Parts: sequence; C-alpha cells; structure tokens
Amino acid sequence: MQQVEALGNGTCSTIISVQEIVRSDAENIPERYIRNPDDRAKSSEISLVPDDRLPVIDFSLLAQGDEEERRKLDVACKEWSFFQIINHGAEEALPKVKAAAAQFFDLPLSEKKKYAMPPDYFEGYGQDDKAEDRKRDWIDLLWLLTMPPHSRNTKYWPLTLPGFGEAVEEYATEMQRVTYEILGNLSLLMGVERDVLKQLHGEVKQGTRMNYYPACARPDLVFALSPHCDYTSISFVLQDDDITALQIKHKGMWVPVKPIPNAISVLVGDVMEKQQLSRCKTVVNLSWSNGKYKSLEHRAVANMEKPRNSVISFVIPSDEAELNPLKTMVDDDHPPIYKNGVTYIEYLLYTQNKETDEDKYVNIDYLKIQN
Ligand SMILES: O=C(O)CCC(=O)C(=O)O
Ligand SMILES: [Fe+2]
Repeated sequence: MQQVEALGNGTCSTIISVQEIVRSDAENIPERYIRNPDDRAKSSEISLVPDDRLPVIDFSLLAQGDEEERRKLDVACKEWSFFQIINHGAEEALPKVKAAAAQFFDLPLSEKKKYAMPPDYFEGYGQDDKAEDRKRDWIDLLWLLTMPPHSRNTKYWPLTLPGFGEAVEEYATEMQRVTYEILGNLSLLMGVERDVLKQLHGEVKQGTRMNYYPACARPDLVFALSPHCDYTSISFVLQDDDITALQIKHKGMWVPVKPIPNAISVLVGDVMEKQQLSRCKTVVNLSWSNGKYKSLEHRAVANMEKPRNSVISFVIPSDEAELNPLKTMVDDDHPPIYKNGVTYIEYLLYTQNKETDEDKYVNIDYLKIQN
C-alpha cells in the first residue's frame, strides 16, 4: 500500500534506542537530541487553565444517545479539538495493554530488534523520524497496524511475550467500538446520518503505537515528542496515570493534560481539518468538517523522575478515501478550499514527507482550488 511510502521515509536502518542511551549514560544527552534554544518548550507558553476546564465526555451517555452529552462533544471538538472520555467500557483492557507495552520495552535490545522497523516502513520497533539531519525526540516506539485483522503484520508483533497478542487484540477491539460511536456522534453533529463519517473512511484502519519515553536528566533541553498533528480522523491517547506529559495547543498556549485515571484522551486529527502548524508551516484544509472541527497540535514533554509509556490508537482512512467536505458543511460563508476528490494518500504524500526542504510542505497548495 502507498501508505508505506508516505509514512516510512527514513534512510537509516540502525536503531538508536534512547532507552539504551540512558542505560549506558543517564547524565549525558547526545547532541542530536538537544534542541536549539528557540525550539525548546518555554514556560511562558504554558497555559494556567485549571485541569477541570478540560472537556470530559461521559461515553456511556453518548452511547445512549444523550443529546446534552452530544452537545458537549460538539463544544469540546470546536473549542479544544480534544476531550477525555470516561465510562467508555474499555476499563478492563487498559491495564492489560499498558502492561503489554511495558513488558515489550523491558526486553533486552537484542530481542526488541527482532521486530525492528525497516528503513522505509512505519511498522515495528524504532524511531519516529529517521532523518539523519534533524533533531530527534526522546522516545522509542513500537508501531503496529491493528485493525482490520487482515492488515496485521504479525512479524512485528512480539507474540512470544505471554499475553501480548491478547491484550493488543482486546484493546484494539474496544477502541474500534469507541471509534464508531464517536464517529457516529460527529456525523450527527455535522447534520448527516450516523454511519456517514465511518463510510467516508472506506476501510477504517487502526494503528497502535506504543511509546516509551525514558526519564531524562535534562528535560528542558529535549522534546519527548515534538509538536505535531496526527494524520488521522481521530486518535486516542492512553497515558500513565501519574505523569503529566501530554500538552495540547489551545488559544496559542500549551495546556498540560493531567491524566484522569481510566480515562482516554481523544484528539481531532487532520482528516477533520488541519490547521497551521508552527513546525511545518503548512495549512491544509482537506477536512470533512470544512473547518468546524480543527486538528489538534500536541506534544509530549520529558521528565526527570521516571520512564513513561503511552499507547496511541490512530484511526486512519483508506488510501482512496476522498477528503471533500461534507455537503452539509459547505455554504457561501464556508466554501471548500481544496480540489474536489483529493484523496487521503495525496494528503499523506504532501504532508508527511519529512524532507528538510520546506518547499515540500508548501506544495500542498497544489491541492487547492485555483481561482
Ligand atoms: O505520548 C503522548 O502523550 C502523545 C503521543 C502522540 O501524540 C503520538 O504518538 O502521536
Ligand atoms: Fe500525536
């Protein structure tokens, strides 16, 4: 599939595990992780919004068709592009998938390397951005396609770990159920039938990414995960309960997301609408929502005390899915910006190209309607 080319564009086949760097010398941060002073997280950009202002949605009410909860979902997506869900019914699966991730990263490097991410592919154990000439994030990860079942490449799955396959399967199935309910509610909010957003994906794919962020002696110098938007319709972030590391951009400031035990964070992705990104200077407006819901810029910061794990579920349309705005989202005040018929794979090829050449990013203009 073409997503292989779009997402896997590294040229380096060596795994440089941050976990191993810390194991061999925890005090010394290698140069390629140290951000230029201008790029570092600044305390002046941290928002002081109280934790209880971040939107929380009771999933069980949404699933019962509660209109008030659906209205809250609308406000959360419009104002924050973010919400946490509670009472989602997946509570039993959470500790199991967290334990599976922790168990994997506890393996010796020689074992983990058996699942190594190839140079031009995105599944497996390795790093996010393999470009040699850019600063790296303080992270190791394992990326797996988890849904639909026929898309699974089990050679990247550490199935010799007891319970790993079962835990990932259970979590993936639960997240699929939750995904469909949220897409159903967002469809209703956009004035179309419940199943419309799901169908627009074509075959709905799900990627599961297990992130491992080692403790860092100088968290002020590095990024655990650089600011970015996800190339998804929606994403789910399952965090360790006791570390606040995920930060979301809200009204120009970074808001730390204090995890609520057993809750899952939900992020609006680019397929709803991508906004101007400070990092890659792209404006993409390929949205189904035509700007009603914008994708969320987010990042993760490192910490000194202890390693952190997170498990992310990415909801991904098929390559051929067309990213035209829904008809109900277009009117004289909100005309479509991009050419009719732009597909998800075109969007990926234009935006996920991680070349340092800035022009590549600007080329997204090719997809715009020319007047
Ligand atoms: O670890 C986190 O909190 C965020 C992870 C994330 O944004 C990602 O993997 O895309
Ligand atoms: Fe993300």
